[in-house]
Order: sequence, then C-alpha cells, then structure tokens
Amino acid sequence: MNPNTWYSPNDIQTIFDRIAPVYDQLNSWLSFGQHRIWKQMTVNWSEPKEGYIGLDICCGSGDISQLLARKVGKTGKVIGLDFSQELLAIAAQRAYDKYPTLPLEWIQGDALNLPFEDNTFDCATMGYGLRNVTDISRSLQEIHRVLKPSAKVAILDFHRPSQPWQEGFQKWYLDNLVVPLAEYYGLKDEYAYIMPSLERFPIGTEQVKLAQEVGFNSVIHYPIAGGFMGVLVGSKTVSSEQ
Ligand SMILES: C/C(=C\Cc1cc(O)c2ccccc2c1O)CCC[C@H](C)CCC[C@H](C)CCCC(C)C
Ligand SMILES: C[S@@+](CC[C@H](N)C(=O)[O-])C[C@H]1O[C@@H](n2cnc3c(N)ncnc32)[C@H](O)[C@@H]1O
Repeated sequence: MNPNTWYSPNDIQTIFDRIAPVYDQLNSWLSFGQHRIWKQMTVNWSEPKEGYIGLDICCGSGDISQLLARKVGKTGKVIGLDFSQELLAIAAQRAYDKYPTLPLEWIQGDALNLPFEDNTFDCATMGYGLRNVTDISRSLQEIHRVLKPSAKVAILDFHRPSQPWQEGFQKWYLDNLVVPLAEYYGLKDEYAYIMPSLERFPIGTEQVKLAQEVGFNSVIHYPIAGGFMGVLVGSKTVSSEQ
C-alpha cells in the first residue's frame, strides 16, 4: 500500500465496517492481550470520577467506553461515538452482554463534527482514532469545544519509537505478522493501511503542539508499551488562563 495514498472519510468508514467482525479477536491476538492494559491507562489519564459525563470518541467496539463507564458509575454517563454502524452494533451488544446496567449510550457521528453542545463533558477518551481522522487539528478542536473547562482528554494511538531497531521491529511486526494474519480473513488491504497511516501520523512532540494550538494546556505525550504506543493527555484551559 502506498503511504501517499489519501483516504477519504468514506474509505476509512468502509475499512472499519469491513473489519468489524474480527476486530476484537485480532487485537487480542496481535497485542497478546496488552491492548486492554493500554486502554485502561488511557482511561485513568482522563481522570474520570463517580458521576462524571464522559465521551469516548471513535469508540469502535466499545472497550474504552466500557472501562470509562465502570469508573463514572451509575450516577454518571458515558457516550460512545463512532461513524461505523457495524462496530457500534457490536459495541452495544458486547456492553449489554457483559455489563447490562452500565450507563452507556451509543451515537453514530463524526469526530470532526461532534453532535454536542460546547462544554458538555467532564472527561474524554479516544483510542486509535486520531491517526484515522482526516483532519487531526479539527478533531482536537472539536474535543476541546465539547469538554468543560479543566476537563481532561486522553488519546491512545500507535507511536513510532525513537530507536531505529524498535522502529524496524514495529514495521516487521506489522508487515510480517499483522498483515498475513489479516490476509487469512480476507482483510489484507484493511490491515496494510496501519503502517502508512502511522508513517503519516505526527510524533509525540508534534501532537503536543497541535493540542496546544487548539487551546489545551498541561499537554503531555506519554510513550507506553516500549514506545510502540503513546497517550496524549491535555486539559481544557479555564477561560481566565487564556
Ligand atoms: C488495539 C490495537 C489496534 C487497533 C487498530 C487501529 C487501527 O488504526 C487499525 C486500522 C486498520 C485495521 C485495524 C486497526 C486496528 O486494529 C493495537 C493492537 C493490535 C496491533 C495490530 C498490535 C501491534 C503491536 C506492536 C506494533 C508491537 C507489539 C508490542 C508488544 C505486544 C508489546
Ligand atoms: C482502530 S478503531 C478504534 C476503536 C476503539 N476505540 C478501540 O480502541 O478499539 C478506530 C475507530 O475510529 C472510527 N473513526 C475513524 N474516523 C472517524 C470519524 N471521523 N468519526 C467517527 N469515527 C471515526 C472508526 O470507525 C473506528 O471504529
């Protein structure tokens, strides 16, 4: 797959609708179950508390939404938003089967045009979404807009490690394990999309700058999982600080 290929929002939506049936299984196998730990770390960095209203953007099959909902408890509420109808249906069914009483709501929508009023949420998360949106700054701007002042966002995604041997290993792993396994399920092109999307994705320091530009403060990018993944954390500025 050519790293210079431009993917339209429709292409991205089609990729995720197509991989929906195997998405959870492949993530568990390919990360040796580690993705659950990375997702829990992300939720913790968004600092959810009992009674909070949380938003999980690009929620996919809803792993992070579930973890967030367990933190805000029955007095709170979590909205999982995604544009893939297939993944949202899986998210709703999985959450109902495992935690039927969790305060979760599922909304089909666009991360670049969030269907919420300004200053609505007490915390927000996004897992493996920022690399997939077609306009990163716009997406960060939308998250900033819907958060209440001083609320936190935590954004998990792949990260390109700084050591050349690690970067080589990451590419090898994606090309030689991830793509061939996906090919077995008829999803070669969909998974081959990860590497070029990662090559285009801003590194940690660039992500920090983009978040600051849209108004976030106390912005930090934490490399995790040996630098193969990263979590971008920021707070919405209280208006007197601007
Ligand atoms: C949950 C994970 C990835 C989600 C994901 C994100 C995308 O943007 C996709 C795009 C297209 C198809 C699928 C996805 C997608 O599944 C992360 C875990 C799965 C990874 C494939 C595993 C990658 C492992 C690391 C490169 C190296 C291993 C580190 C070690 C396990 C500590
Ligand atoms: C790799 S999945 C991540 C799912 C989930 N957060 C997780 O960590 O497993 C990326 C998700 O982003 C969604 N997505 C990508 N661009 C989007 C957009 N502009 N608006 C809404 N959802 C989007 C896809 O449909 C997909 O479910």
